[in-house]
Parts: sequence; C-alpha cells; structure tokens
Amino acid sequence: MLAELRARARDALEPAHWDYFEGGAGDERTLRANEEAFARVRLVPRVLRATGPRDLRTTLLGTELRAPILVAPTAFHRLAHRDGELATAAGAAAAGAGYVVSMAATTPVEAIAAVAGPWWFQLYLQPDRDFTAALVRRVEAAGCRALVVSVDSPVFGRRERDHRNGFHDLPAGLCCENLRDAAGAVRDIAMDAGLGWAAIGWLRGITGLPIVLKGVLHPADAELAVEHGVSGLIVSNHGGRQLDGAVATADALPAVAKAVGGRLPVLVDGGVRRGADILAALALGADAVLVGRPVLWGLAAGGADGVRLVLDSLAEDLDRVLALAGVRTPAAVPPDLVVSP
Ligand SMILES: Cc1cc2nc3c(=O)[nH]c(=O)nc-3n(C[C@H](O)[C@H](O)[C@H](O)COP(=O)(O)O)c2cc1C
Ligand SMILES: CCCCCCC(=O)C(=O)O
Repeated sequence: MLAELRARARDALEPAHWDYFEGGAGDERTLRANEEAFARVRLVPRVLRATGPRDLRTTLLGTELRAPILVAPTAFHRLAHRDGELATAAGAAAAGAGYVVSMAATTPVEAIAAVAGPWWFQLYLQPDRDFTAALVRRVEAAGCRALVVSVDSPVFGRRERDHRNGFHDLPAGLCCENLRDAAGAVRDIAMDAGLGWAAIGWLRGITGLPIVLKGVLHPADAELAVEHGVSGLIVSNHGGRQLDGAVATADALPAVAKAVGGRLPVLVDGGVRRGADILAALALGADAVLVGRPVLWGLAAGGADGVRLVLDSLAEDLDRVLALAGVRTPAAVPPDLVVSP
C-alpha cells in the first residue's frame, strides 16, 4: 500500500520537488541504512498469551494518541498538495495520530490548529533569541502541546539532488508562514553552529511547554539531555538528510534508551514503514515512532485522505503484529522480542 502511494506521489510531484522530499545528504548512505536496519531486525514472538483485543492507546507528555505514532516534522507541505499542512493536520487528527508541525511549514500555525488534533511544534533555535521567543509565544497561544527542538542541524546537510536540480527556494506564493517578524516580513531559517546546551537552558527558562530534543544518536548526549531537564528525546538522523554516514536510528536506539533508563519518553524516526518496524522500535526501547516521508507520499497522492490512509494502515498493521507477537499493548512489548542478527 505504501509503495503504491509512493508511486502515485512521484507521478503527482514535479521532479525537483519529489527529489527534495525523497532525498538525503551525500551518497544517501544513512537514508538507505535507516530502512535496512529495520529490515535486519528479527522478531521472536510468544504464543498462547491470551492477549485478546489489543489496546494501542499511548500517552506521551500528556498527549493522548490512538497508537504510538506521530507525524514527523517535515517542511513545505504546500509543495506536496494545495491544502498543505491543513490536509496533514486533518488527516493526522482523523487517524488519531500526533502531528509535529515543522518550523518550515507553509501554513500559519493558527490555521493548522483550527483543524488539528494534538500538535507539537518543531523549532530550529534562531540566533535572534527575541525572534525565537516571539515564535514560542505564538505557538503557545495557538495551542501547541510541546516544543521539538532539532539539534542535528548546526549547518544544513549537503543535499546533492537539490544542488543538481537548482532547488533552493520555494516558488512564488509560498513561504515559511511562521517566520514572519513583527512587521510581517518572512525571515530565512538560520542554522546555528554556535548552539550549545546553554540554549536549551534558555528555552527552558522562557516556556512551560515540554521540550523534546530531536536528533540525538549518542548515549552520552541522551544523558546530558536528561541532566538539562528536557522532557523527551527523539532518536533521529533527520531521515538521512544531515550527516551522511550517521548510524541508522534502529541501531542507535538501544544504547540511547539504556542511557535514559526510563526517565523520559524516547521516540525514534527514520525508515519506519511497517507495523513490524514499529514493533521492533518498541522492543528496542522506544515509546513511540514518528513517520516522515510516507506521510508526504499520502499527502501528495491524496491530501488529507492520503495522510489518514498512511497513518491508519500503520496503526492497523501494528495492531496485527502485536497480536502475532503475543503482546496486548505497546508498553508491554518486551526487549526479548528482538534478537540481534
Ligand atoms: C522533505 C523532508 C523535510 C523535512 N523537514 C524537517 C524539518 O523541517 N524539521 C525537522 O526537524 N526535520 C525535518 N525532516 C526530518 C523528519 O522530521 C524525520 O526526521 C525524517 O523524515 C524521518 O525519516 P523518514 O522520512 O524515513 O520517516 C524532514 C524530512 C523530510 C523527508
Ligand atoms: C531554509 C529552510 C530550511 C528548511 C529545513 C527543512 C528540513 O529540515 C529538511 O530536512 O529539509
């Protein structure tokens, strides 16, 4: 089903936009490694566990979800479909999934909030702290439930497909709508190689929202994140779009989860394409997963209905594989469900 939606998305999109959505950094080694790492996992199901109907409901940082599945923050949804982030938000809400709105959304958060279920907002902390603080105030006022700070982007990864295609700017009429300053002018997103842990402390001081760090791969950084008072972590390599050669997320997850030791929720993204991948992620120590490109395929192929189809089918697939593995709830997935290859 996902493969069919992917093919339809490819047909629907301009080639340069398809490449932007689909591509990764450098030789795309990490992009491929994410899916390969999940494909390598082998599961050891239990039998005769009398699980009955499964219960996929999951609560993360006070946000209640139908299943442990969220939409990963991805930029520029109006390039994929005319309804853009409004379609993503409506599709995610209909599927009971969480939605992490990208800072590079092409729709204002107030309009997204009007049709969304529970939503979080992804931030690149800007060197202009007053501008960042104003944006935090704006998303708080719009009803955001958590801030997801992307920490894997001190500079932009080298996306060779975009260089080849000359894709550097949004077409006329589209912009990052949440980057307007007080005068209404749209700013560019600045990646900030000067960012350190003090910036997280600064953010902690200006908001009461839970702060989730996205892009952690090393267990020592997971430990530091706990020490700096963050509320959650996302094990992510940005879908292979930043440091090419970075470890696959399914491979990084167990050590990060062990370092966190249950003190915070740990989420993972990158290469999640099947219910069995979600099951594996849970067994490897995740509390939930985020899904990036498949949601974009659904959006490009069918707007809100396409997004819903992707998320519903992942939740239904997870329900089936939980039953097949002899487990009733996501939280009950045991570590010994996976064996190392
Ligand atoms: C087209 C595209 C745009 C993205 N934009 C953002 C973004 O704005 N902010 C961010 O933190 N991550 C961004 N990401 C990374 C995703 O949040 C996520 O980490 C990644 O897509 C997960 O891998 P998957 O696509 O294999 O599911 C983007 C990914 C893609 C594919
Ligand atoms: C200059 C706009 C930057 C948008 C960043 C989107 C992103 O993170 C991506 O992976 O693409």
